[in-house]
Amino acid sequence: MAPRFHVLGPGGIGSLFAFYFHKHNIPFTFFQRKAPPPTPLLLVNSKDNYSYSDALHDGDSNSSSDSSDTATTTTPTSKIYKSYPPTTLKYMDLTSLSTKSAEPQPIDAINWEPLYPVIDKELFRYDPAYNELSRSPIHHLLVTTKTYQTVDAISKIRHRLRPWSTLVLMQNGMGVQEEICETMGWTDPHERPNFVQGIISHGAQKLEDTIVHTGIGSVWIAPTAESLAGGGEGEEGEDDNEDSSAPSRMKLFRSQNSQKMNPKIIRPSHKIMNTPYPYNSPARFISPYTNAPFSSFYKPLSSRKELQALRTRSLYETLSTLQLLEDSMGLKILLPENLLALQLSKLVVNACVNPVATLLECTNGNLLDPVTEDAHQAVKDLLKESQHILSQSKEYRDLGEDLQQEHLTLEALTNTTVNILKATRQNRCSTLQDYLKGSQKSEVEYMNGYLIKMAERDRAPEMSAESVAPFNRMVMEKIKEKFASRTPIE
Ligand SMILES: CC(C)(CO)[C@@H](O)C(=O)[O-]
Repeated sequence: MAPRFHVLGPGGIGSLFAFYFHKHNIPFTFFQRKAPPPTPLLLVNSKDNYSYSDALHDGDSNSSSDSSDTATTTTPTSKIYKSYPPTTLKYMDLTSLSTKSAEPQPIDAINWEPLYPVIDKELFRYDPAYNELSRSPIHHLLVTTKTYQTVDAISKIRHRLRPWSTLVLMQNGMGVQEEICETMGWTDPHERPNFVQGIISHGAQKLEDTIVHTGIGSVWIAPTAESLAGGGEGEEGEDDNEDSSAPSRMKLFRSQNSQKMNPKIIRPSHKIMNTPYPYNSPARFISPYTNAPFSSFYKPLSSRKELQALRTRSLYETLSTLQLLEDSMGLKILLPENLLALQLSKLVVNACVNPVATLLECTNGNLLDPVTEDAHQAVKDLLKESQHILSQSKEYRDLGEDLQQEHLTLEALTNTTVNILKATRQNRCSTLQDYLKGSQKSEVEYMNGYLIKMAERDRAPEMSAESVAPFNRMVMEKIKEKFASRTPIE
């Protein structure tokens, strides 16, 4: 039986994963922001000592005939939910509109858990879900939220994460991991979860209760170098028969032909796989934004060796389970440096395409039209500046010449951008989609903003921070203005 994944971000991409998890019998749980919060139970009739069983009883007279209402209605005072918390729920129909199947594929028995606005023991004291589900550790977390929502969303489940949890970040742009670690106070590399980074080129949109697979693509994932190296330290004694100074999580990737793209994942030693996750360490309540290290709210493990074994087990389980999606989702596991090269290349494509297409409110294909000469020039200027920023960075130098030449020269980046624009000719880029949906925030700070931060960090000593990356800065500011003046669509 595959281990359970929790999915944070039930939009198009999160739901697409859910579709494939379901198909491959991988158990998963969705977090639902709009899950019925227990707050109404405290508000209804202003009764003192209002209890959960009162609520169930009241629910008999007020209950909705449509049980799916329980997942979507949040009006605090008007309804009482009879079946809260549901253990099974037909949450949505996921439809693959690819050539393979046009039949709706209903997923019932979806397991979901509420993502509460605030983790507050008092507020949720009548909520059984808080006590049972909402305190149990999460070992494998797939994060598909928008970049700018991530820290807030993670802070709501922070008390359920452990230093041996594995977080898979499947998002546009870069910089979220750093932001998470900083905000959560995970400063010690031994005291933070494993991170796996991912890039996805599938297109998926959630429309009402249907997921439309708008473009068949691929998924590339890799653990970060740090997670693979175990916080930069050897993991003594994980495997008695091996050189004790070697970071043995690296051995997960040891393959006979040392293939760099899609290397085989190797099962760790029996001893590691048999190390039980300490289920008996429920989280104590903590305020979501307290910068407390892990050890202040869960019982620290008796030894670092034990902790490292758990981290290795969790990373292996995450990677080997996601590898089940190899054929259906075109998922490939890469070594960290190979993924980093792809991430940097995608970062530049996003930084050049998304702001320009959004400012002009045009499809990706329009950026290739000869009529949009200004747009061509803007994309070219951004490409040139972004490539220069990369070429001055530590990340670029660490990659080695092969990967630099293959992915990150101006020529390679221009070709990649043009190919993507051709392949997604009809599409509106994700930033424009966010804008058209009425969002007042964009991911531009994780695209152009990330490049600007790199440029500031790696600038020549005689240059001022404000003077670097002028094109990226200009489009980022224009996008921020455009979004800020947006009236949200109800
Ligand atoms: C590559 C890309 C620009 C295609 O639309 C996509 O990453 C997006 O929309 O953000």
